[in-house]
Parts: sequence; structure tokens; C-alpha cells
Amino acid sequence: MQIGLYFGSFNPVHTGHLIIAEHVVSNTPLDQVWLVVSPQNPLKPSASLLNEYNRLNLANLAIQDNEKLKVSDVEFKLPKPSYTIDTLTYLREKYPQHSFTVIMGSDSYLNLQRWKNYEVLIRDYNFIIYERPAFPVDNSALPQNFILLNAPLLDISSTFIREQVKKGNSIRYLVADAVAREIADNGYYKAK
Ligand SMILES: Nc1ncnc2c1ncn2[C@@H]1O[C@H](COP(=O)(O)OP(=O)(O)OP(=O)(O)O)[C@@H](O)[C@H]1O
Ligand SMILES: O=C(O)c1ccc[n+]([C@@H]2O[C@H](COP(=O)([O-])O)[C@@H](O)[C@H]2O)c1
Repeated sequence: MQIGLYFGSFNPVHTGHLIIAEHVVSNTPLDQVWLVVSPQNPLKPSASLLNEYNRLNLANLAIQDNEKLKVSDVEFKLPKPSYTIDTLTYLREKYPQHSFTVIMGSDSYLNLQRWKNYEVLIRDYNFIIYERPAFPVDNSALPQNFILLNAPLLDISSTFIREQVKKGNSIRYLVADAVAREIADNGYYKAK
């Protein structure tokens, strides 16, 4: 199968992520998109991170009835922080029958030079990039293993969701209903 890998902290997963995953899987030859929950992004602070198993559970709740979207905990067993090149190497070995394509926003793409072994990463893997406002990409300058895809965008972030919860404001429609319920029932993101 052709698998798209959408890496993130998903702290928590929100509707902006789900729109991208669904759009990519339905507008490309990919058979499935896996949301890979990263315990610890190498370039982000860990202070506001919900436990990785709780984030995994929220991601599973969000995509539970979607046949083409899956959630992966592969990085839970790998060393932290989560370096994407190491995860990809591991996945290729574990699933030789699949081919893997990395999905990322243009913000991450423009930051790729800071990633571990980025020369190997961009040489050995296929990428689907979607453009985010404020991070324009020159399509003609992209290597041939990169595809620029137009995707519908919702201008929200996990940071915004966490802030809303902390203030006691609604996150309805910003996250899947089951995710909103689970966050409320467990009091996630309430305390500093
Ligand atoms: N609203 C959005 N629309 C499209 N892509 C998004 C959106 N928010 C985040 N992404 C992308 O999703 C991937 C995973 O993102 P991540 O889990 O870091 O979420 P985030 O909302 O950026 O989190 P935070 O606010 O905590 O930094 C990244 O590639 C990021 O660029
Ligand atoms: O491999 C790296 O060096 C690397 C550097 C920064 C980010 N990543 C991964 O990219 C994913 C999304 O990152 P971000 O910055 O968009 O939240 C997340 O899963 C990180 O582990 C990976």
C-alpha cells in the first residue's frame, strides 16, 4: 500500500489536522494516511505536552470511523526526541511491502534544514507539501520527489485549542466531538 505519514505532536489533534489528512487521502493515490503521534518534537518545548498515551487516545477518537485514516504509536518505542528520519528508517524496515510519503505543511517544509539528516530525508523519501498562509512555496524550485498540493485550511492550532480550554471556552467544532468530550471529562489542558 501507499501510506502517507502525517507527523505531529497532536496536542491535541484538531479539525485543521483532520481536514488535511482527509483531503490528502482523497486527492492523491495514497491508500491510507497515518497520523504519527510524536512523543517529543525535537524543536518544540515539552512543558505543555499532554501524556503521549492520552494524545494517542484523542487521535484515535478523532478518526475512529474513518477507514483510510490510522493513528500510529511507532515513535513511542523509539528514542526521544522523535527524529523523523529515524522513524522512517524503522518503518521501511518493518513494512517493506508499503511505500511511505511524508505529508507536511509549508511551514515545516521551510524549516526542514534544521531537521536531523535532512539531506538524506529529502533525497530518499517522497513528500506532499500543502501551502499554509504566511509560508509561500515556489513550486518550480521543489525537487521532483516533492508534490505541492492545494488543500483547504482552517486557521487554528493546538496551542489555540489549549488556550480556549484553559479559559473555559468552547472548542466545539474545532476538534471532533469525541475529542472535546474526552478533554472535558478528564480535565485535560485545564491546569498550567
Ligand atoms: N490548522 C492547520 N492546518 C493545516 N496544518 C496544520 C494546522 N495546524 C497544524 N498543522 C500541521 O500539522 C502538523 C502537526 O502539527 P502539530 O501537532 O505540531 O499541531 P499544531 O497545531 O501546529 O500544534 P502547536 O500549536 O501545539 O504547535 C504540522 O505539520 C503542522 O504544520
Ligand atoms: O527529525 C527532525 O529533526 C524533526 C524536527 C522537527 C520536527 N520533526 C517532526 O515533525 C513533526 C511536526 O513538527 P511541527 O514542528 O510541525 O510540530 C513532529 O512529529 C516532529 O517530531 C522532526
